[in-house]
Amino acid sequence: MSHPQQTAVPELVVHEATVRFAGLTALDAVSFTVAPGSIHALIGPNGAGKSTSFNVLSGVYRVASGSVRFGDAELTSLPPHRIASLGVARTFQNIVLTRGTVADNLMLGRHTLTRAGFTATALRLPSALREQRRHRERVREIAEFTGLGARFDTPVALLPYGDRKRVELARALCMEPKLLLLDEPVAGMNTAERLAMARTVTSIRDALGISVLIVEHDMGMIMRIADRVTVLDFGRLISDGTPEHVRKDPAVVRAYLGKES
Ligand SMILES: Nc1ncnc2c1ncn2[C@@H]1O[C@H](COP(=O)(O)OP(=O)(O)OP(=O)(O)O)[C@@H](O)[C@H]1O
Repeated sequence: MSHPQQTAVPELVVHEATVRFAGLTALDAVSFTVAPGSIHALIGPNGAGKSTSFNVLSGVYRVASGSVRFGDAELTSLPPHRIASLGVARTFQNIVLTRGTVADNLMLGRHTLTRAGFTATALRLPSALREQRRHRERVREIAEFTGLGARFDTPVALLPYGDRKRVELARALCMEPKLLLLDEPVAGMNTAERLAMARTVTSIRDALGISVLIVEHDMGMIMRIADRVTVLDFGRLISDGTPEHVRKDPAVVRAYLGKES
């Protein structure tokens, strides 16, 4: 599967981002750069600031200081829907699916890309129907790509857990993102499901050329698939580099030995 948009994937540059909650510094001047078309992992023990980072990147939390640039755009002052329309899509730790089939849920992911208005679609105007058909074809392609082809018309409520996690991912891909934020994509999965998800994430980078920023506690998976790893602890960046570099970094070993993640 290829990416329909030929526009370049920009760099994501987080510069000295700081987030405070009533006396607690959840992110303390954190800086890192996600290179275009790379798999970049954000790891760290519980409470390190990983979810806070995702919430900053997707516009849910505001920084007290610092900046987040995605190409020419400064994201820190934008609301979530504007950030999404710039090509930043996210999945959630806990599955957020509606009722309906896999196809229905994936079509929701096309929402930001749908040009035909509600009235045109409701009136079944030919242009609106053509656009619907095009979206449905692309959505089917994404379902095949993410291993959900055979489940396309299955109600999500009937899917096993691993497939529901895939629907989350596929729905984010339906937004045709340039940067995909994956929040714990293999949490709760069995070994076979984890391996399959790792292959899917790698193929997203390789086939679509988009950037993937991934928060995940499964260290084995991260070390296998990430091009670069940023490690947070108590809101501070303690290491940043290749998987081999951070694995051997004494600061990382200390952070993980100190507590159970
Ligand atoms: N909305 C909030 N209000 C107050 N404190 C918050 C809020 N969100 C996060 N925090 C605090 O900020 C710190 C960082 O939390 P965060 O959820 O980002 O960590 P995490 O690395 O994602 O942890 P986990 O691996 O457990 O999900 C924690 O001390 C947390 O309690």
